Amino acid sequence: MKNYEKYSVGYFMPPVNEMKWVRKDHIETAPVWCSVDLRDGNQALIVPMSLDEKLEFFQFLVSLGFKEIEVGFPAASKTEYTFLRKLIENNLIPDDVTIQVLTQAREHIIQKTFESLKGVKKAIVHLYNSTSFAQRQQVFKKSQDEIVQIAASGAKLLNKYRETMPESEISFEYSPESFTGTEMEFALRICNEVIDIWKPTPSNKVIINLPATVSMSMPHVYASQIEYMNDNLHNRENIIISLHPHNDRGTAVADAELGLLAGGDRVEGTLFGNGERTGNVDIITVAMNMFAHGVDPGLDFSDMPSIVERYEKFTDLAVHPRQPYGGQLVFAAFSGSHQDAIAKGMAFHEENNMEKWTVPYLPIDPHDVGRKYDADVIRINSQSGKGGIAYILEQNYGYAIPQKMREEVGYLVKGISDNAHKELAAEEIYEIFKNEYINVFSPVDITDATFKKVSTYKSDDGMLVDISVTIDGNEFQVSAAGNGRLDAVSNALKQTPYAFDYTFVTYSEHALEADSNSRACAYVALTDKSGKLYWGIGIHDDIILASINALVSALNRQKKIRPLAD
Ligand SMILES: CC(=O)SCCNC(=O)CCNC(=O)[C@H](O)C(C)(C)COP(=O)(O)OP(=O)(O)OC[C@H]1O[C@@H](n2cnc3c(N)ncnc32)[C@H](O)[C@@H]1OP(=O)(O)O
Ligand SMILES: CC(C)C(=O)C(=O)O
Ligand SMILES: [Mg+2]
Repeated sequence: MKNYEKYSVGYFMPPVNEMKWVRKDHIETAPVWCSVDLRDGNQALIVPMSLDEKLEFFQFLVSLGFKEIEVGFPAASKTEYTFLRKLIENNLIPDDVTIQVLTQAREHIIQKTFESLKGVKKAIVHLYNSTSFAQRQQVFKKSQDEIVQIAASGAKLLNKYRETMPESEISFEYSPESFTGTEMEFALRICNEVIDIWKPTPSNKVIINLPATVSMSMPHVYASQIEYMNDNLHNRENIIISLHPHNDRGTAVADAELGLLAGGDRVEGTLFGNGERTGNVDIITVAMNMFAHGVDPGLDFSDMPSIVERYEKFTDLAVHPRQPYGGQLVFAAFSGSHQDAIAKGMAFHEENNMEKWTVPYLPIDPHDVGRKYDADVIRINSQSGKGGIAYILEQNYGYAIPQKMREEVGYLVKGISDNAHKELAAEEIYEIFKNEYINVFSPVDITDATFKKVSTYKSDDGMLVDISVTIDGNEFQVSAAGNGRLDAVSNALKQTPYAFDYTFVTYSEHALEADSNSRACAYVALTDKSGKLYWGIGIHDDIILASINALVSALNRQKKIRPLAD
């Protein structure tokens, strides 16, 4: 027998033929979110959180906007119990937040759970027992009737203990644990038995939580199971259907989303999907997926870098760099064509004042989760292209590199990244760019220049220049005329014994607003007889001197790449 032959589907399709959820294409309103980080998440940590960590995490969850938080399993340990007491006795639960506690259907555990809740204003008591075929057969070794009996007696005990706490607003939740491995008719029967005992009303609704305790099927099967329950639960208008998907098959988010289409009103999950085995559903992804469809999820994930940092500190788990919305690399574009499209898309959005976000390759605006375009989006390595590199230089340092120069700069920078086999930070890219092109004064350096304006009867734009220039360590004094200062300097340089061989191809300039003192930035491209281009950039407070610096830088680049004959 082959290894895979020992597996078969362990789930049960509901007895219906047509599924209505299929006809819906997106979630229109946010569900009620319940964080189970402090219970399901905490019970899956190598070292569960300490009391202080749980307290801090609780406040962190409140700050993100959670209104329902499962704070623990108070009968499980002293820390769990004391934590709950601390929350209640120190009045640490905001009025608009309801805490939830988990209990098995065993009297001493239920009793301890209610004891831990003394003095609470509002709470949800969450009762569970396993219902799946496998658990009935192997763990509990009980018939369906006997399993219903566990749930029913637990439900009755909850009624009994609630009566001892009239000062508190206690509501109930029931989970047929291992729901996805349960025959659907049986899951429905046991939930309805509990509902009939609790008798929900509009002012005291009951939560029926349908967990994919272990994810066993493709998401459409889970959705169909939810729809079946949604259509057949007793007293449906007073029931809140809750989804609790785990991620064994990597489909917890899909389970939650399709489950919401199928009638779910509430989602239990955790930040970044921490939880048993492969985890619970990642609430951040489900919520941000809604956000990306233009629906307010009612949770605040606008400062993702700090959320990641705090989560990692509390759980001692790392957020994967590719984790949707939260990972360090999820907006990063290293590859040239992606960078080019993003840079153009962003420019298009700015120029056209676009109301709706449609930038290619970025499903949401990284700013909406506290990420920065320069540090988090356009990242440079050997896969990058001219568009991305030009974007970095413009965004960070203010250089609007001429289109014709971009390709050369692109190949230069990515070549260095390729050789060094590493990503280049913006500062490193700028260093390369600066050393190659900006105010390069060696081996040619104009050390002095005196201009004299020449006016003739017909025109007054002639210029005479006397320059002192050092070339390869030799000093020359030369003079020339031109139709402007740059032209005069260029002509003077050609008078030196070096007989520079070039023609001007292009010139452009812009103000450099990198700091409060705006300086002039000039770009010059020269070409030699072979047609090869040499670029230089000049920076100066004075635009004319910036252009002369650009000329000298371009000459030096020509000399560096192709040394001139003396
Ligand atoms: C899918 C989930 O996440 S479910 C929640 C799981 N979380 C936890 O279990 C963490 C907290 N749990 C604990 O600290 C402990 O298990 C306690 C305190 C709740 C109970 O402790 P113990 O009684 O010492 O141990 P244990 O949980 O192994 O008890 C197993 C017994 O409970 C029964 N049982 C298990 N779950 C339930 C339930 N939900 N309702 C009723 N009985 C149950 C078992 O059948 C078994 O019965 P047996 O003694 O007749 O064989
Ligand atoms: C207690 C239940 C709801 C649970 O965590 C699960 O089934 O996964
Ligand atoms: Mg769970």
